[in-house]
This record gives sequence, structure tokens and C-alpha cells, in this order.
Amino acid sequence: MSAVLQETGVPPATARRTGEVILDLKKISLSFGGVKALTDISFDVREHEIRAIIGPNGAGKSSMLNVINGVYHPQQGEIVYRGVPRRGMNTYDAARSGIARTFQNIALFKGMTVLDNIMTGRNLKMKSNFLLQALYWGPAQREEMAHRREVEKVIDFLEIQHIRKTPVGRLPYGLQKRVELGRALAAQPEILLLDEPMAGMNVEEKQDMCRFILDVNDQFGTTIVLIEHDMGVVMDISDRVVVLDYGRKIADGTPDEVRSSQDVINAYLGVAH
Ligand SMILES: Nc1ncnc2c1ncn2[C@@H]1O[C@H](COP(=O)(O)OP(=O)(O)OP(=O)(O)O)[C@@H](O)[C@H]1O
Repeated sequence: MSAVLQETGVPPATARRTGEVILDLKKISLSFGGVKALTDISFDVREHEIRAIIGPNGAGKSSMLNVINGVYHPQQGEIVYRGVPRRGMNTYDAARSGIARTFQNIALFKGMTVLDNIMTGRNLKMKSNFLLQALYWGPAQREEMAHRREVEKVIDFLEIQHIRKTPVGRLPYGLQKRVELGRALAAQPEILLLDEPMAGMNVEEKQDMCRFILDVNDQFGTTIVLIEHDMGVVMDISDRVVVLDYGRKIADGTPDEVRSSQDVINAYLGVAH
């Protein structure tokens, strides 16, 4: 077990139970002009699983996440979510159907408080119309209070009560990343996509983030798909790992299987194809 996880006390991935396939990506190909970002990639994600996507820089990891949540539409292939093929799914459809994500570069409202930023994660769940919200009257008031209670639960879960009224821009990087996770959790997603959740963090911040990711998975049953460059973290917390290189899948399996793959070793050592 890596230094990052030594103090979390969370059971290893092998001790967790995963369910049926919830997301099935079939022969996905995506190009930008002449650049082939993804070529013929297939893999699935099981319910309650922590599934990592790894690979060297430019391998196509972020493009893959962007395909899953509808930012990019692949020229070929199919995405099946809960048994239903999703063609032309946009980001709104993805969010409505329970797919939330965080970004490689923090995308928060820096001048707004932690509480208000996390509250934006509830937007899709709000029912009352603009006029009622503007008047803050009757049903809108009750609905707002219900949303605030949910947000407070997320704040307690992430142990950020002490900074709930602090503008996000004043927080250290590691805490901003935690707030971004909070905003995604406020949407109560079924699948959480995390794009480099530990990037730029020190060891202590990584330990905290690992613990929260594992707790989200464990306590809420959330399925997690993550891109991460820290191999110690990936190998410790993931159930299965898919490896991309130059837009192609070169390995897919348990951390042990992937670690011993010669193709993966070559890709990371930069051996020419
Ligand atoms: N919007 C875009 N327009 C043109 N090319 C793009 C676009 N997005 C990604 N690419 C290209 O697609 C390829 C895969 O990029 P992608 O960002 O998905 O890789 P990555 O594995 O996430 O890389 P990194 O680890 O550096 O973030 C690269 O060659 C990249 O330049």
C-alpha cells in the first residue's frame, strides 16, 4: 500500500463489491480534424466500481471523460448507460441522468463562498420557476431550504464547516479541489467523473482526497471514473484500470494485471511503437 493510503484505514479495492455494468463504451473513435484523439476504444464501468483511466500525456484520457459526459460526440461508437444507448447526449442530458464531473483545472466561482459554490451543484434539482425564486416566496422558500439542508450534509461529509462562508478564491488549492468535489456531490450523482483530483496536491492533501473518494464510493455507493497521474493512488484505490496510449486502449484489468503488462511498461518508458 502506498504512503498516500497508509493512514486512511480504508479497505483495499479487492474488498469492495461491484455490481452490473452501468456504463458501456463500445468502439469509440473521436477525431479533431486530422488528430485522432480516440481510436476504437471499448470498456465498461460496473456499478459501485472505482474505475481509473490512465496513460501518458496526450493519450486521450480527458477526451474520454468528455465523451462520457457529452462534451464531445464521437464520430463512431456507442455509449450505453443503464442499458440504453445514448446518441447525441449533451452535457445537460448527462447531468440530468446522474453523471457529474470535476475538472482538471478548478472550475469554481472564486468570488463566491464555499456554501454558494456547492449550492450551484443543486441547480438541476431545483423545480420552482424563476418568478417564485425571485420573490423567494412559498414553495420556492421551502425548496431552497431543502436544498440548503442537502448542501449542509455535503459540507459536513467533506469536513469543511469552518470555511463554509469563505470565498473560494481565498482557499488553498487542496481545499478548492475539495469544494469542487462537494459541488459535484451536491448533485447526488450515480456516476462521478474526476479529472485528476489529486493534481498539484501535497501528500497530506492527497491522503484527504483519497479518503473522501473512497468514502463517497463506500457510503453513497457512487460509481467513480477517475483520471489520475499518481500511480500509487491509482493502484491503491481502483478496482479496475483502463490504459490509453496515443488514443488507443493498450490494457484493461485489475491494478496487478495492468502493472505487469509489457505494453503499459513500454508506454510509460516511452518505447517507440
Ligand atoms: N478540443 C480539441 N481540439 C483539438 N485537439 C484536441 C482537443 N482536445 C484534445 N485534443 C487532442 O487529442 C489528443 C488527446 O488529448 P487529451 O487531452 O484527451 O489527452 P490526455 O490523456 O487527457 O492528456 P493529459 O494527460 O496531458 O491531460 C491530444 O493530441 C490533444 O492535443
